[in-house]
Amino acid sequence: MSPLLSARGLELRFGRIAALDGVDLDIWPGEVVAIVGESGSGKTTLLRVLSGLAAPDAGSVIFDGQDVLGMNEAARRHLMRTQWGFVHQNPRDGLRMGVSAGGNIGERLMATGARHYGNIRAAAADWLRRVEIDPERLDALPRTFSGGMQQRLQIARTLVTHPRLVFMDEPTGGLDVSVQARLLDLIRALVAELGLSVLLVTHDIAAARLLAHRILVMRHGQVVEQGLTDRVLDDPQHPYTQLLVTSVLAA
Ligand SMILES: Nc1ncnc2c1ncn2[C@@H]1O[C@H](COP(=O)(O)OP(=O)(O)OP(=O)(O)O)[C@@H](O)[C@H]1O
Repeated sequence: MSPLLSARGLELRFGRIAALDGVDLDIWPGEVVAIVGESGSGKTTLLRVLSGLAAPDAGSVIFDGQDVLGMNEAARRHLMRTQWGFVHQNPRDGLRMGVSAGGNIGERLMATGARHYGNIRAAAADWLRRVEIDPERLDALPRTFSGGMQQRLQIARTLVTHPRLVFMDEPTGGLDVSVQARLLDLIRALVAELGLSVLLVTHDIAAARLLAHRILVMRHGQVVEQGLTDRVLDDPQHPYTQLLVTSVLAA
């Protein structure tokens, strides 16, 4: 078996700041990898580079044998539609707010070739149910939904096409703690059920513990520690990881 996504030697500078400073990363099929680290450590930049949204100064990104950085925009968009999913922190960035809930889900199915209206509508209703939204709300606009519901709708829209790799950028950020817990449980169940590979960016250590098989700890654009989730969180080796873990425990 080879990694689904493999990055080597990623570097990206913004003036004097090294947002990525020699990052290597592999994600294996069915693996959930969390990238944790304080604000400004380079997490979002790494996600953007891995998904081809930003070009690094150096390094390579290979997805399933394809060179992501050498791809043209059309090929990258095709990957984004068919093999990848993106869950944004703000559901507004991942949903079309002027389109019904069912339309948001159905649209993505249509982008992968589905044409039969009845089947698309039935699949959309089924996915609303799977993300614990009443299918009666199929024709409602997302802006009539709570923040937690919008995020669950974004997840349904993303997962309906069964992507092989899902990028998640702080998927529970900005939500109430009780809403976060419910959403994390839902993400965990769906990821396991569908056998997804996930790259999760978060500064929520509890979310990383619940969802991730493996954790990478970033600081100043470098991966300072990585390993299986329980090992990294229960027996952190790097002083920075120790600080991260103890500051969470003390909070
Ligand atoms: N477009 C940009 N122009 C200039 N500097 C940038 C740009 N994008 C990121 N940076 C800088 O690169 C560094 C890494 O930023 P990045 O957003 O990747 O961190 P992060 O770990 O995701 O932080 P947060 O958790 O706050 O989102 C920071 O110092 C940031 O200021």
